[in-house]
Amino acid sequence: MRRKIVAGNWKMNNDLSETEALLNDLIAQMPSTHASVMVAPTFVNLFQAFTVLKGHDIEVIAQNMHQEENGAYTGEISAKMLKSVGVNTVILGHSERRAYFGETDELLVAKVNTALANDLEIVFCFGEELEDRTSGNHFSLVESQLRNALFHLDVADWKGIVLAYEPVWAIGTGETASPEQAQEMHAFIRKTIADKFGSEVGDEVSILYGGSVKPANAAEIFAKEDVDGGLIGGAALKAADFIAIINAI
Ligand SMILES: O=C(CO)COP(=O)(O)O
Repeated sequence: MRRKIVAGNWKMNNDLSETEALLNDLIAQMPSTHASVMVAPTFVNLFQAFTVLKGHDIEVIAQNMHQEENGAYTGEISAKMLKSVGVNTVILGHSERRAYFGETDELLVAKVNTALANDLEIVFCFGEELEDRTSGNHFSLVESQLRNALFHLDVADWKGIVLAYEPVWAIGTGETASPEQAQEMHAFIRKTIADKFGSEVGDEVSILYGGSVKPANAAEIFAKEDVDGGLIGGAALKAADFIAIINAI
């Protein structure tokens, strides 16, 4: 059985007291669920997030990581630093990192390798821009993102990888892929992975959808066969919305 996951990517939101307040609200309202629930606060609040969530079934994950093990990289955060505060999972390849911080497929190969070498699990994000979809190029673009960043891996590496399909045109725009569009792409992604790494990897890999998921649309998206959960941005910043999305899985 593939793991179901609902993950909140808080992006550059919530200072320390807001982080504590949102986590305490989540604790207070947390339903019992078969899904793994994750939250990704900003780096500076990771340590405190673990403290607040101690004993609760919400995993704290990181939004990014530098590809080098250590060294003269002012302002950067290493895999080992994340591990040292308790992080076991890191988001890599988010479209905002690609668009605003110049992250390329080539750089992501290095980040993926460093994360796996440090026993970090990865939520690997990818997805097409609007112009790729309107020109009918979305499948080949997504295939190339997977091929360029992940096809060098071994079958065994896939135990530590979750995929997150996030069409760029649906992120923070209020525009959501229809459940049918999500299913069509997720099935394509699963087949792409199965063709390269075998059907066992294809069957087992969790594929999350991200892009304007909210309480009103989560259930119909999550109901699709190849959608194993969501990576939630804006709606993860309000406890009631995030809880409603967890309840939709
Ligand atoms: O980028 C996202 C999650 O990583 C999605 O963001 P929104 O849910 O705000 O569209």
